[in-house]
Amino acid sequence: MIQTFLRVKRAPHQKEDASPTYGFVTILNDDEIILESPEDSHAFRVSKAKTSEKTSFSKVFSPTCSQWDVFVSICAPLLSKSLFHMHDALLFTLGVSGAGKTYTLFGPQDHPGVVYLALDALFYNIRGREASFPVVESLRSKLDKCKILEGSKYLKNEPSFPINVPSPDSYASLFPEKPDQSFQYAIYLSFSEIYNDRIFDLLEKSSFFGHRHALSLKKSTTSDKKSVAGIQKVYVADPQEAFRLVYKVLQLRKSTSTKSNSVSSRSHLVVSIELFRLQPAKNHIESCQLDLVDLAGSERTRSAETSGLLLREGASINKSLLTLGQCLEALRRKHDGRQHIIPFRQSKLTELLFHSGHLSGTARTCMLVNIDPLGSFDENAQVMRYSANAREIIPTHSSYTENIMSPSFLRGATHSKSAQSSNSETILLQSEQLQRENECLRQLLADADSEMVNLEYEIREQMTREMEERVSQVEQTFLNRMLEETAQGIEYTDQKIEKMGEWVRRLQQGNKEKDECIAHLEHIIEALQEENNNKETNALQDTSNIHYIDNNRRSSRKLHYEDKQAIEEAHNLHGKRKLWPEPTLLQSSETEEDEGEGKTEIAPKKKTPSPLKPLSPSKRPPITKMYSQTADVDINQL
Ligand SMILES: Nc1ncnc2c1ncn2[C@@H]1O[C@H](COP(=O)(O)OP(=O)(O)OP(=O)(O)O)[C@@H](O)[C@H]1O
Repeated sequence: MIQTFLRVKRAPHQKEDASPTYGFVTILNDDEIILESPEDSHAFRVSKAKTSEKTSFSKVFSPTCSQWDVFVSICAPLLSKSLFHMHDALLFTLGVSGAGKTYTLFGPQDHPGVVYLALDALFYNIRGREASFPVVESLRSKLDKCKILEGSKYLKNEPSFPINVPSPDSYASLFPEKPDQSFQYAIYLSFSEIYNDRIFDLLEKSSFFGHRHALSLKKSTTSDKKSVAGIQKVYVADPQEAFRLVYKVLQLRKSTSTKSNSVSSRSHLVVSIELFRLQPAKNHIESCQLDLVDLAGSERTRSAETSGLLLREGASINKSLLTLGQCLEALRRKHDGRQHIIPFRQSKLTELLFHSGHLSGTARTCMLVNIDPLGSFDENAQVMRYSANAREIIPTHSSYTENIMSPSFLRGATHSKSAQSSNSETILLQSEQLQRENECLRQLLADADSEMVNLEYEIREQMTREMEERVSQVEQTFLNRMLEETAQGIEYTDQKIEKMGEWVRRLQQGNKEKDECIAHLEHIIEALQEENNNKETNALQDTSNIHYIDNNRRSSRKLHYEDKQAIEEAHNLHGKRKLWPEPTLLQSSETEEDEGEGKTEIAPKKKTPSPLKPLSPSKRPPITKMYSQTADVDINQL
């Protein structure tokens, strides 16, 4: 039978009172407890009354029990009976998240847990018979080819890890039997982590991006068992080395903070302590293995308040624990004489436990159930039901138990009994058995019903929460995008305004220059007109010199024709803006300088003073050039 133990978690600041009731748990005696459903539990709501379930165990540890008490009752017998007789053994912890599984197996330095105590006890027992690393490796390497590390080298830079271990006297009374002194002994440790249904080596360094290789199970060369292929093993020479290694590995394990537990394990951890027994002179070596498994706690999404990656981890943990429960149930039914397929391949955890020969019956197996009396009743009660399944499993590690539990044996027993007893007695026995079976089935049905309701409720809640999260995410994304677009629009408009301002400034500057130029030209034209008028008046008076007037008119016409051309050119360049009237051609003109053609002798005329002296056409700068200096603003750009 798989031995099942129960440890009731000690509440913080709990007083050592005599009351046997802790939360919803009442400890009846050393091996029995009663769970009473509180009013806020789902079980109470379903049955509309207080329900109580009585469960029995191999031993119940009350909250006042110490780590040493747990070690003495569970692990010490495994060590003395199994390890020193070279039998494999398994101890696994089961319970809801935060119930105290990791505390029991590892514990703090001042209250070390089962793993540290087991290592200390092993070293105590093999003291003086330890095989050195090269000696044990020369023989061990023939058994398997896995990667081996030497503890002293691997832990070179690790600090010491002092823990509060018991005195040697405590071990002396606990292990009166000594291991065979004709052998030398060596201890190797390996650590596998089952995370999201994949097996990893905790000693493997992850890559720069945190990537690790998932390992597979491979059949051992020396036995039918399967082991984790490629897992690294560390030779530890003394207890301190072993403690430092375990402590280092615990830091590498995946854990996080949830509502249920501030340091919640997100993976199942298997600590494998391999003990080698060797006789170098005879070239003989053999080994056995103690696996201490800290299962991650089952958790309800609602109480753990997990989401995203944590939710996925939690689902994977729950799935593997559910498969474990189904395997235990199938094993129990198998031993009842009813054939059942054991679904151990459905999760890596059960595959590892079954293939390593533990649950399939070749190893001694202990299960420690941790319960939190102040936690959720429904969750803890569910774990209790699992453990009840395990209690009824009798591993087939000897031919005797195998025969006892085989259906043929049961049938034979019934026949021989019926031969001796009366028919009515047989019928009575059979009906009693049927009634028990019926009761059991009813219970299972009720459990399944309640679990289904719970699951539906959880799934609905989870879906609602995820939907709300999605909607708020979409809202946030939309809002962010809107804000971004508004900011971009404002920036674009600012740039546009700035550019337009620049254009306006440049345009104003250009207009000013043009106006000045036009004023200058108007001035010249005015001066010329006036001069010509004067000349014409004078010439008309002097009728004797008509020829002279004709010549002057011609030269004046030429001059005005050039000016008009320049002004038209300016007009064409800068649109149809007309700031002055078209210059009219002068009827007659008289130049001051003798540039006109057909120049003749003229009598000196009375000059009209001119405010501005116009330049001769050859000396005047071309007007287009003057305009082009101011006309660098393209009005069409606006
Ligand atoms: N017997 C005990 N005495 C004192 N403290 C305890 C005891 N059991 C548990 N605790 C405390 O309860 C807290 C949760 O315990 P622990 O981490 O061992 O839970 P767990 O079952 O391993 O949870 P998970 O499955 O989430 O990893 C820890 O702070 C631990 O110190």
